[in-house]
Amino acid sequence: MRNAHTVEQVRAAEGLLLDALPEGTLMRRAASGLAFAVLDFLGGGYGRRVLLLVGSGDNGGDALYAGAALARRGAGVEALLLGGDTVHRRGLAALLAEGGRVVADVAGAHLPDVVVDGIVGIGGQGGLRPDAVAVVEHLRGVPVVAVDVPSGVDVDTGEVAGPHVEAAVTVTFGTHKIAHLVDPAARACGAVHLVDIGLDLPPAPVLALQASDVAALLPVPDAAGHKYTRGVVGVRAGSAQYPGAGVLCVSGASTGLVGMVRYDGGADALVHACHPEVVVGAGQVQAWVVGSGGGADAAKALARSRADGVPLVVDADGLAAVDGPLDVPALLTPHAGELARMLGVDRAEVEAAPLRHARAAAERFAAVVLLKGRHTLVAEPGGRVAVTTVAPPWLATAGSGDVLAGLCGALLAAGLTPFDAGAVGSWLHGAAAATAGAGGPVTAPDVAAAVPTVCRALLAPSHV
Ligand SMILES: NC(=O)C1=CN([C@@H]2O[C@H](COP(=O)(O)OP(=O)(O)OC[C@H]3O[C@@H](n4cnc5c(N)ncnc54)[C@H](O)[C@@H]3O)[C@@H](O)[C@H]2O)[C@@H](O)CC1
Ligand SMILES: Nc1ncnc2c1ncn2[C@@H]1O[C@H](COP(=O)(O)OP(=O)(O)O)[C@@H](O)[C@H]1O
Ligand SMILES: [K+]
Repeated sequence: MRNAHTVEQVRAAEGLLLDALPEGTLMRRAASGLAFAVLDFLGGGYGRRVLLLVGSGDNGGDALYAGAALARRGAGVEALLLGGDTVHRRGLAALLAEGGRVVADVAGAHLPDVVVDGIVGIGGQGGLRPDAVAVVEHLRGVPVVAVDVPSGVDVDTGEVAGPHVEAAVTVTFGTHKIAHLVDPAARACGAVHLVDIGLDLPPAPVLALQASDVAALLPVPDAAGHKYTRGVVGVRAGSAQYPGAGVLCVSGASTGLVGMVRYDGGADALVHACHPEVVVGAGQVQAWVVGSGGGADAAKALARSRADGVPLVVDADGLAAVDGPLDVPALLTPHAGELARMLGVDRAEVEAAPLRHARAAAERFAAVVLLKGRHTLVAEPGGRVAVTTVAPPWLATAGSGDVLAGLCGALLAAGLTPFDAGAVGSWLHGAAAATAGAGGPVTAPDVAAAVPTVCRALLAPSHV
């Protein structure tokens, strides 16, 4: 599991350790991990030119101590102090003692091989200030290693108010922060490298499943089970107008993770032709998937499915009929445009603050909300959020959302909670796209077809 904690949680954990350890221990651990990451990024130290951007707090202190270590390895290290008269004094002394030097500005200077962004970390308030914006602008094109977080992003929300650092690598300490997982800030982090500094942390409010977590949650048939004990998922998706959505939703449901798929939508001839294993017609199910390509019939399909009292996945056209809490466990699967309509805001507002809006919708509709995107969010009432980070951008292709809805429905029918079904479903969906595309394009049917391959790899002994 990749855990992302809030600034408050990190500060509390750091506070306990700071009391127990000699002064400066944590910062030395952080700075040495940072220095190694920079050396790794540069492929060595000797002869490399490093520019430190140093703010007034401990984030700047980390940069200065790391700069000292890099200077000791033969790098030419310069520091631009952006915190006015305030700087981490001991860090600066350490840098100067190793032959590093302070520069007054960067205009006219040769561009360095790497910039180390120590402007602000978890203590940052508001966006980058104008002096820092000008420097960052001037250095655009030089790769940046960010200390803890790229300066200028909001650490606890993943929101980005204005200009900010765009890093190639972010080196963080103790635990991931929410900005490392949640867009748009996560896009500015580059590769995130975690340095252990020995923090003891409480449960995280935001997390990202890793392969072993998904493997542990996969529904595996009981040796003595039969198809009904594995679960039956029903699909009410697709219509005369959008028959393909019904086929694709069924293809996600019919990846072998449940014992049976029923189809009760408006595209039964095509669904049956494409999926002869599917039973056509209403009947008993453990979960319904409603709405993908459902057109005008989606509202009726939602009402019928709710009446069955089983857990639901509600997608696409079905979402338009959700106007308040549903009386059954539910997983709602909007993209940003659909969530914006549900909440009565603009799409751009959702895209700028996906975490805030997914959490707000989870409270308002008393359901788990899976907000699709580059980093898909799965938010449950109460605030816990899973982020799926494995999907390649090729997955943004028509119909792949229909496959996801069917896949999540199968996991619900197999007995997973709506939260786990959303987190596991979107992980499998992203991994299937990566597997099927192997670095190249995919279509929605390719994604569904690759789900069993992904499951097989997860269940292989090396993963257990
Ligand atoms: N507390 C600890 O034990 C550890 C902290 N570490 C480092 O310390 C950082 C946190 O240090 P601080 O609490 O000093 O906070 P920061 O260094 O992140 O920032 C706070 C300082 O920046 C100024 N500031 C706030 N917003 C600003 C903005 N928008 N533009 C410019 N300046 C701004 C503040 O006036 C304050 O002086 C972490 O991100 C991490 O890099 C690490 O050394 C690991 C251990
Ligand atoms: N940039 C991206 N990187 C990775 N995955 C993406 C990206 N953009 C969208 N996706 C994924 O592609 C899928 C698109 O679903 P959706 O918008 O519902 O499409 P459709 O309605 O055509 O089925 C979602 O699973 C979403 O998370
Ligand atoms: K930083």
